[in-house]
Amino acid sequence: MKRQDYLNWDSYFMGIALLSSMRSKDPSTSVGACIVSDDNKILSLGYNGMPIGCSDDEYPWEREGNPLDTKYLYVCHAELNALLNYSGTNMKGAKIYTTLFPCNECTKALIQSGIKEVIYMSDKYADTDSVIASKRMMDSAKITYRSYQMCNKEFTLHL
Ligand SMILES: O=c1ccn([C@H]2C[C@H](O)[C@@H](COP(=O)(O)O)O2)c(=O)[nH]1
Ligand SMILES: [Zn+2]
Repeated sequence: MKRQDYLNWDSYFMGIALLSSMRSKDPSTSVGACIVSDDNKILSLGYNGMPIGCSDDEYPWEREGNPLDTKYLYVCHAELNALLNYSGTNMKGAKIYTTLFPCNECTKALIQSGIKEVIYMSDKYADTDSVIASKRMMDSAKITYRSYQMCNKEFTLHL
């Protein structure tokens, strides 16, 4: 008889998004993203990090201060990295598993790339204008979003 406690698809892909987030150098919020085709093939992965050529050690990771001395003007978001890391030609109908609800900028890129579903783990910035705008755009673009429902396997996430 086959094993009964195998990972379901959602836990498998969110687990890979979580593992990807562990590559991030961001000391406060590590984000990972996994883009999956409608037939459950992994298309691409990403995490939040500095752009290629911009050293993790030289660019700032601060959250506050002069904007030029904070991470926000430089860091490339996990979802955008996952889109940019894709080497294929067709993302239409794909879904994205992400450990953090996408910001408005990532959402624009997801819409334009043909992503149709967002499965997220944390929505800790739900009250921000950015995430409110993301949901408005997803609703208009008919992208569905749903919260990942944890299975009984153990995941450790520092959000
Ligand atoms: O859609 C998103 C939104 C944010 N991120 C990244 C960008 C930053 O590295 C962190 C957020 O840092 P805070 O200290 O929590 O403000 O998350 C992302 O990858 N995708
Ligand atoms: Zn973003």
